[in-house]
Amino acid sequence: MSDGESMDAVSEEQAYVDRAYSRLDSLAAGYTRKLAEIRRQGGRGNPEELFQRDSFAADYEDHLARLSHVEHQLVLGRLDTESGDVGHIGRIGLRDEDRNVILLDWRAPQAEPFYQATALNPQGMVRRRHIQSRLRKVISVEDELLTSDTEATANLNLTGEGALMASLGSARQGHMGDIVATIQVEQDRIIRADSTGVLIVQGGPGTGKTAVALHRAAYLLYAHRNRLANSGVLILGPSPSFLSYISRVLPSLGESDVVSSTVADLLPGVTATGVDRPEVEEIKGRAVWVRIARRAVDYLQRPLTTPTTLRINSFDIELTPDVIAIGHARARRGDRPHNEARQSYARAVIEELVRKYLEVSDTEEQDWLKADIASNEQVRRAVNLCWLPATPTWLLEHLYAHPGLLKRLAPELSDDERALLERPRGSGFTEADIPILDELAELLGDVPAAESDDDSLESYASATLASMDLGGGIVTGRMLAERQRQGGRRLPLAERAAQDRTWAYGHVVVDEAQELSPLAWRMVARRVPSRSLTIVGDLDQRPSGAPEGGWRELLGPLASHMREEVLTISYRTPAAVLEEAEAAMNRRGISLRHPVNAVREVDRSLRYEELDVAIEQELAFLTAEYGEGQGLIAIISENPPAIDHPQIHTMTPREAKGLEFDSVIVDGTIAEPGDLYVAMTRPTQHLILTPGTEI
Ligand SMILES: Nc1ncnc2c1ncn2[C@@H]1O[C@H](COP(=O)(O)OP(=O)(O)OP(=O)(O)O)[C@@H](O)[C@H]1O
Repeated sequence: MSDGESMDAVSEEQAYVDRAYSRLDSLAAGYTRKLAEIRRQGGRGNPEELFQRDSFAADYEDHLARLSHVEHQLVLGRLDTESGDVGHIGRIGLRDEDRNVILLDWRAPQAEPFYQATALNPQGMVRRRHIQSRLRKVISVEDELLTSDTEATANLNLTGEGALMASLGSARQGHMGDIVATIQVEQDRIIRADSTGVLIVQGGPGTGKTAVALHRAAYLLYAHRNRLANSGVLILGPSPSFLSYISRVLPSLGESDVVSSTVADLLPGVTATGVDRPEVEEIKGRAVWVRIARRAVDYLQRPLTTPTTLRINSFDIELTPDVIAIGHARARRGDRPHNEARQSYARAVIEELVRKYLEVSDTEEQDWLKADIASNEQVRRAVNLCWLPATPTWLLEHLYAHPGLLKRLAPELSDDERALLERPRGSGFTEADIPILDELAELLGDVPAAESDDDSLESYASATLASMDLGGGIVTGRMLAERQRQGGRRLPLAERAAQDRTWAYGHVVVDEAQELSPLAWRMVARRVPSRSLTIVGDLDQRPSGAPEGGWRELLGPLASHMREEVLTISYRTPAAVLEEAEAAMNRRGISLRHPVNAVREVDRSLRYEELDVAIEQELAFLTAEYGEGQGLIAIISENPPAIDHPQIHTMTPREAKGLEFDSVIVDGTIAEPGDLYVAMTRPTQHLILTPGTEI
């Protein structure tokens, strides 16, 4: 385009962009008006009317929030078809008062050519135009002709290259931005892929895996709105800081009703307060815990070895091993979790005791007798000793605090490994404990509501355990009680799902998936019975390197549903930095399983400097490049220094996972090769190594 043509195109698009914003404003004004009307009516009316008004108000608020989130770059571009039709693509779909389309939602099937059409496969299009705007002002347009005589831009086949490069070269803000204006062909294919089964997206550093995963979530919410509106989407990330880093992407795509969590926060009611050493983490992540957990629950179901005499209403009644055996057999019928099956067990034992009671007494009245026996303190204690109600947290703490018991229940672990697990009660849980607790929760089930509401269970259990010399009290179904307390309130789906361990999500996205242990994968799989998952990660970024058997080996049972896509172009990391990161891995005897090609060369992107000098130079570079106070520097080190500066973040390689910065300084040698690879590939501009840093 000549300058004149470009100016014409800019003003032409400005007129269109103005029209789209004006419609956005009038929709927002409509919702604001309706909301004000509802609020004016206040608390008048019957409960039904109040509830209805509440729901409408919540809906209007959601709409308003959604409209405000899509304010930035509302219009993404336009497509011109062979037949002369023009369609504009937007962050959301918009229609005017007469239902005429102003903007096509980027996820609509008709918008696909905006991302997929190429000169070789124009899909009926003759031109694609990227529109870049700041606030509501169009600043440039970029046209790509899609006629068969157009040359492909470069060997990487980029679309909207100018807009893409501008976006990649801009200052990092500490929050990930969306890529909806410049999604590339290989990424779009993944975003729109079929929702069924387990889709693995393997991609090296900076290939856009996180971006793609989030855009896919938005796409699926659009394409399967009905199904997912009732079941929800869960996004799993490696750390709270990562979740905060990505938190703005989905709202900017008009979607916010999504649950995001780390594995550590996935079990409602339990908070992981500690972090294990890597060797302990590895032990706790092993699949063998499936068996250990089973045995731990079996340990709560004990046979009675010798008869015991119970004093009931001045009669001595003998509780014999066969009565307990009858109760056990009854409870094991059906495949119910331990705490739920316990009711059948207890009922059967009480029935047997009633029978024995009737033999020695001349009582005819049976109705009260059952209740009488069931509430007898001695009976309760004796009965429960042979089928002890328990919560997952109590049981795991108990296991860790009793080395002899752990040895009996976990013979697969060596003495040294078990010693690493020992700790006293009350030590708190770590992230690696969560999947074990989830495994136990699955086997134990909830403590039935009737009992969890009953304070006496808690005191009873403490007494029972004290009599067994097992230590502290038991936590009753607190989670359940909490949930019940909230029952009266109308909670949004995402909140309801997040609070429910047994919630079945419609789709689950797992990011940095190479990090999950075999046991964590089981925990994830339980949350998505439909097996509709998008799993993104990079095997080369695992601390200890890629496993021999690849993703199949990591995923365990989920692997039977998997298909794999590979992303090969790194958008983030400059070419020289990527080459050096690969060479560093080679020097440590590791050849990358999935090397990538960089789209960008950046001047002086790799240097050695003293830390102080590097900080000074990079701050000056950021100011010159983006303006005062703009851009971010990360100092990545096994022992990160404390530096108080708004543009400087310091962190360990593990904490740096998934994040990116304009400049990265790696300070000091990093032990694990995968961690080094992560650290070196974080910058969009410069990587600086301090002199003592061996790579
Ligand atoms: N099509 C695109 N248009 C604009 N920016 C893009 C595009 N694809 C990726 N990016 C940008 O490249 C950077 C890297 O993306 P992302 O963090 O998703 O990569 P990743 O594969 O998850 O990286 P890593 O595994 O190293 O964490 C981000 O800043 C992202 O916005």
